[in-house]
Amino acid sequence: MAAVLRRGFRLVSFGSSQLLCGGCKHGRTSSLSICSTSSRNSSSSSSSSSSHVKVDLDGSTGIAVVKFQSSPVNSMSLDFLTELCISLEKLELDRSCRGVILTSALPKIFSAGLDITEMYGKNPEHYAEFWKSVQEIWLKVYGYSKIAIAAINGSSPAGGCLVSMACDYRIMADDPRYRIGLNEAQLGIVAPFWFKDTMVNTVGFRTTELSLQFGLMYSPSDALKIGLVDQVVPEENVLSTATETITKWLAIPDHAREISKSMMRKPMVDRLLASRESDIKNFVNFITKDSIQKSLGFYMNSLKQRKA
Ligand SMILES: CCC/C=C/C(=O)SCCNC(=O)CCNC(=O)[C@H](O)C(C)(C)COP(=O)([O-])OP(=O)([O-])OC[C@H]1O[C@@H](n2cnc3c(N)ncnc32)[C@H](O)[C@@H]1OP(=O)([O-])[O-]
Repeated sequence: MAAVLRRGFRLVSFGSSQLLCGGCKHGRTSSLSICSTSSRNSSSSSSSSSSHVKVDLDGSTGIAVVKFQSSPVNSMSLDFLTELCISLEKLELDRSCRGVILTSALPKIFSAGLDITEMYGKNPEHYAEFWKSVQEIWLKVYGYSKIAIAAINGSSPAGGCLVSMACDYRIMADDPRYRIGLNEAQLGIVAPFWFKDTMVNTVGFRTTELSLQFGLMYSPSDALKIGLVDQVVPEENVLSTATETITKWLAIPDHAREISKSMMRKPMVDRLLASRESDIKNFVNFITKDSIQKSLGFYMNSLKQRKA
């Protein structure tokens, strides 16, 4: 929907030739090899895989399952974000796809959030490029013209929670070891306004205020209580429940659902679009501070020590 939103409410269909000049503009497309394992047309199913993302589109239902497969924890590196954005954009342009389910191919982890190594010990140009790709994935998922359901089959901190919240509906696996939330404060970093607004729009102001200040992470049952996820089901049923759920959404005429979604989400999309450059500058200024770099270094060490 980012494309639709940027053009107001005009509903347009695109040719695939526009793919690389569409929403994913951070200029890294040429370095990627996304290999299609079968050709795609409106009636057949297809599968494609890149190093971080696998896509299975069922042409008979119009449902695409997009699986994160970036070992060990699906952390969102620049390459991961770029591949995910391109995959989603391709599906958005594909008339045989009507909805996507985002899930993980790895056990126990939906996504560990942004790849901390992309924000640590690099130069300002790199941070700017990385942040642009984070903006891009949010714009793509939050403004997606098709239905997007998160099938959260593992922990989902920070950026993983953001991508889940940007979907239309969230189903989480009922495992008390899993956690979801915006835990940035725990790392000594601050979620930007569009992370905050996405959470406010999902769970309300007061819960967001507490969540952000404490960097709270919620168990699936607590996430359900505050409305951070919409359903909690046994892990083995997460994908089937997501498929049943998306089928209900598919019963609504596409144009009515899409315009309704746009009506709700366009103001937030526009707000980031209008301030992308200043948001990147803020991020770079913030992340290059010695104190912030120290916090991130400390946090990364603590992750490694916890493992050892
Ligand atoms: C303004 C900015 C906004 C920021 C937004 C964000 O998203 S900030 C992000 C906020 N995200 C978080 O705070 C999540 C931090 N992560 C965790 O809490 C846990 O890793 C887990 C629960 C995701 C998985 O637990 P588990 O026991 O299954 O796995 P494990 O713990 O053993 O890790 C395996 C390996 O992966 C490594 N690695 C892990 N995460 C990241 C990462 N994000 N990045 C890079 N690397 C990461 C970890 O160091 C280890 O490396 P090693 O030693 O093999 O070289």
